[in-house]
Amino acid sequence: MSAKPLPSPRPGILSLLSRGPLAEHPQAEPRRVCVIANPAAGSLRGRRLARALARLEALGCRVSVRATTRPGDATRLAREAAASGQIDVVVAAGGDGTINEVANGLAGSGVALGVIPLGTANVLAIEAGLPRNPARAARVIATGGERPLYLGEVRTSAETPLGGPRRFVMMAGAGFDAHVVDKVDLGLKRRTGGLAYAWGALHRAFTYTFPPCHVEVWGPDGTQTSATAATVVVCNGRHYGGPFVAARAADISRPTFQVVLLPRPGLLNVLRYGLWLALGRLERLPDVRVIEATRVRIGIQDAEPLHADGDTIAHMPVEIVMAPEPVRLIVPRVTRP
Ligand SMILES: Nc1ncnc2c1ncn2[C@@H]1O[C@H](COP(=O)(O)OP(=O)(O)OP(=O)(O)O)[C@@H](O)[C@H]1O
Repeated sequence: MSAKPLPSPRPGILSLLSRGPLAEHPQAEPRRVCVIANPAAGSLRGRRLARALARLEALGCRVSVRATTRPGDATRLAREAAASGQIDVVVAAGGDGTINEVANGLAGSGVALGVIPLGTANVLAIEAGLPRNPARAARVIATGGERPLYLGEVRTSAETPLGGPRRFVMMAGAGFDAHVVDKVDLGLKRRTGGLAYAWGALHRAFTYTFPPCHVEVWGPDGTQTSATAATVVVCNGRHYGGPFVAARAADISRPTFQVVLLPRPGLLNVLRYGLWLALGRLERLPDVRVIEATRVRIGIQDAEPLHADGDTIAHMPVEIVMAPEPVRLIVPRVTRP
């Protein structure tokens, strides 16, 4: 998680969030839902959140709301909600960073995870086919089915800011990728969304030379592969940075990763990889390797960052494995003909 302060939340949202538990509706076995809202998330607006909360209540859910006050808060709030024994679904209202923190708080609890996508990129929402419209997202939370969401688990020699191993939902990245995330201008991200990353990538490609990542990858059958790369992305899901598909074979409901290795550094290669990613053809480039894995070890120079779901969460060296138990992700029900 980035230690950098984010721009202040917009006024008005906190007053909406601080009103505590909402009115309860007596219904047969209503879902008991705790919504954890990040007022600093990219597209969280009081109006949009209020629409989702009203729809949850209208659908008979018993809803309570908690607002985060700083990075890391969503993990604590999710852990408390799960431990209370009074909650069936904890909902992350925010972007992928908020989902990451909530999923970290829920891991191993058996309490389900819901999502109201109110972030900038909303990669998990795209991956799992969750509606971006807040009222429709609320309907999924109230009436949806579920699928397993396996989490990656990052092990380092140092304590992570949240204590214990830190888990990730969609991806973890090292090398060039992690530097871009680490140095992204959060004010620019608030104003321009994903363009802040594109700008950051160009800027970093011009101005910095990176030490290569030394990677060891263990496949599901125990096969070990060693490689060196400028960028390593450990994909738990298919999508990367929004709607772009980085690893077609990745599946959040399977306990394996697809490790994408981009070997070459430099501006021209950043442009080449970026273009092919945008075209959905990154894996077709002859120098790009994609390896299925259950365990990954990455070493660069000490203190090089690792990002997970868009926030810097640890520094090298790291080992990445699958967390033992999946989280129960609430998703739209599949209607069969
Ligand atoms: N009250 C708060 N004030 C400042 N930062 C917060 C607060 N609560 C959470 N955060 C941090 O805000 C960061 C960004 O949140 P999040 O990722 O949900 O939104 P986003 O960046 O707009 O969306 P996405 O990741 O989908 O692009 C997270 O790293 C989280 O730790």
